[in-house]
Amino acid sequence: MSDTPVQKIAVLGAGSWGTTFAKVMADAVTTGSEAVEISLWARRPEIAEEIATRHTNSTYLGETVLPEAITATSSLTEAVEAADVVVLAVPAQHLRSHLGQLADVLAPHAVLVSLIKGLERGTDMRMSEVIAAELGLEPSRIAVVSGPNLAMEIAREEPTASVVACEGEQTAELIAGLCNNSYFRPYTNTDVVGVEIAGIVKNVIALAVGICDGQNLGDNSKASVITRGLAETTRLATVLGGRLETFSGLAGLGDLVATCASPLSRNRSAGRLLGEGLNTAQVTEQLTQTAEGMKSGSAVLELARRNGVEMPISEAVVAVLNGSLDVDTIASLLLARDLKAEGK
Ligand SMILES: NC(=O)C1=CN([C@@H]2O[C@H](COP(=O)(O)OP(=O)(O)OC[C@H]3O[C@@H](n4cnc5c(N)ncnc54)[C@H](O)[C@@H]3O)[C@@H](O)[C@H]2O)C=CC1
Ligand SMILES: O=C(CO)COP(=O)(O)O
Repeated sequence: MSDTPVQKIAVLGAGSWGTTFAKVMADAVTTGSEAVEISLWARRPEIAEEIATRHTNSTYLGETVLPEAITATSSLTEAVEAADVVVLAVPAQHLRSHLGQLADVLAPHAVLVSLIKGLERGTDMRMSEVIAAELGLEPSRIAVVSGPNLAMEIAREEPTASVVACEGEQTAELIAGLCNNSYFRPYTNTDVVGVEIAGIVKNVIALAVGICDGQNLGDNSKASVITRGLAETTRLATVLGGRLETFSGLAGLGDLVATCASPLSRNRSAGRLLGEGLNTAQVTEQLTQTAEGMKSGSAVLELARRNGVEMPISEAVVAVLNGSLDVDTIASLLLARDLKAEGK
């Protein structure tokens, strides 16, 4: 990272979170003395056009008016050229192919920030690992942002907190400074593994809670799934090097509670449809936005198996997703394990 102030930020992905986070940063940086351009890349030219001309992205954010500091383009090269910070908000399974297009245009000092809560299928890699592998960047130039951050609420400027994690503390502080505004409060953390695993697995647990909804199970069942879900997430993360305390924080418990409780969650909504008896193809057809747990679930299980970690709730969800488990039997299976002490 260079010492000169940030002048341009690129955000790749103009879906609900990419657009909202662009607004969060615009509302953070326009209060400072230096003008910062936020260049938002939309895959669909008509969305770039609407953002550029009307300052709205009605497909994802209704009538929310976006700040003037946000420009939009459907050219990835144009968005990334000369950017000091590149924020990634595309679906996890498509990140690698987008990164391939960045290599030639990325500024030599640029910092990459992942907002993505998914694991790559086939490699079981976290997004920070995919970025490092594709672009050859050292960890101090890769940050992740994760927390209880339902995009629609933040677009309405309802206050929330979040975590910016990077192995390099200075980078985490830089990115936190770029998104710190009156309704978005970032905390810094150096536990990238823990923060990423928390965000990835909570989507699978939210699918499980949605399945409970679809099966008309009540709050005791859902609280039990959330609590044991947090336990299995923590087991996986700590085996991979993540820190225990991350899981009582915003990226851990905070995000799990927000997602599992909210009707805005795409993962919980997808889970509800599965619980009502739709199969994966039928649910996918109904979704208009990304529900990362639907794709990341099997990768989470593979990662867990390779590392000798038991994840019974994720296992049940993946069995429903791949059609090997009848959803009507899930109630008995979600929490079914040998009797043991709670802390294990
Ligand atoms: N929406 C939310 O409340 C939050 C989302 N996230 C995470 O942010 C990431 C992005 O999610 P959202 O913006 O919500 O998703 P979304 O479905 O609203 O938007 C995804 C965006 O990626 C674009 N995209 C680019 N290449 C694509 C391709 N090859 N295939 C499909 N879409 C492609 C889409 O056009 C779309 O603009 C996900 O990993 C999600 O888990 C994290 C926190 C909050
Ligand atoms: O990550 C989120 C909230 O923090 C959004 O969850 P969904 O992707 O399930 O909508």
